[in-house]
Amino acid sequence: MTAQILDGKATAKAIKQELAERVTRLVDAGRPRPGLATVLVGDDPGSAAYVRGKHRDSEQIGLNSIQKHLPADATQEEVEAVVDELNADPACTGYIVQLPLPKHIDTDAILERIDPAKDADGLHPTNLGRLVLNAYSPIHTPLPCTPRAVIELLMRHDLDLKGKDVVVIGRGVTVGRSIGALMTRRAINATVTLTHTGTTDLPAHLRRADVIVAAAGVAHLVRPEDVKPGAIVLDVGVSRQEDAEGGKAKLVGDVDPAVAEVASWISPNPGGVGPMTRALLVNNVVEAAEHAAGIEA
Ligand SMILES: Nc1nc2c(c(=O)[nH]1)N[C@@H](CN(C=O)c1ccc(C(=O)N[C@@H](CCC(=O)O)C(=O)O)cc1)CN2
Repeated sequence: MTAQILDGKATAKAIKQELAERVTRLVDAGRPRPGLATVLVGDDPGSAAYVRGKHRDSEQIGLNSIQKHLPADATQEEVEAVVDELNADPACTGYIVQLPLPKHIDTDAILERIDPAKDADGLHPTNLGRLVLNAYSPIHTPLPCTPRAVIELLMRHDLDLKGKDVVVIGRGVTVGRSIGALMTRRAINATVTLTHTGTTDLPAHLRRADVIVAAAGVAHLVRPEDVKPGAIVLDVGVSRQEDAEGGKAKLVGDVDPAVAEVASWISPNPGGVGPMTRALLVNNVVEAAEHAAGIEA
């Protein structure tokens, strides 16, 4: 068996075309043009590339872009001051603080300081709390982008999660912590197991999974012998492998490429969940602007 491809690049392009039309409708209705802001602390090349991608998407769909860049040695107070500034800025509809932050910064305190109504990542405790509380009837809450990206990527390939056994690898805040709350909503109805570095027998969990969401950041952690034939595999995690000869570092996903010979569907990495995460981020900003305008999509 050779797996079919969950094409995140093409799907994200289609979502962004729909979003561009929604932005045009808002502006034509006399509403202010929505704006996405990003806060980047430090010069990590990976984070800087992700932030550039977010602004590219933002411009493509017609959003205004606001970029805040602080040095790696910025203090907690300096980062908080930028957060306060964006909370008060009417040109900023939604924003994200790019993670990870430098080690000396208290990330939880920064995420908690974001105005929940402007939390484009859906990572503020109020929004995560609403996600958990609101299990049966969705209210307007920004949802975390990567978990939503995974679900949207499956839905747009007509893959239903109802009754499926989903095994998620990784308990990080951007994916693992919230994906179970989303996938176990009645409208989706999956059964989710969250595994992590403390899980005693990861291969045993993987071997019985209908769907694997690999978000550990460990290169080629998911091996073909641990995947049930016909399973759906989403490769979310990424590691950078330095080139031994000093060339450009290579991006490596959590899934061994040979898994494509066992799975029924697989998301490539790059080109899978990453572009979808960015599309769902700008989607959150458009939804926030529509909500403010009294329009529900
Ligand atoms: N505030 C946040 N920080 C981080 C998040 C997040 O959702 N919010 N997730 C990750 C990084 N991330 C978004 O910020 C992200 C990762 C990957 C991609 C992406 O499009 N990847 C491309 C490849 C890009 C490349 O070549 O470098 C792909 O998969 O095709 C977008 C966003 C951690 N931080």
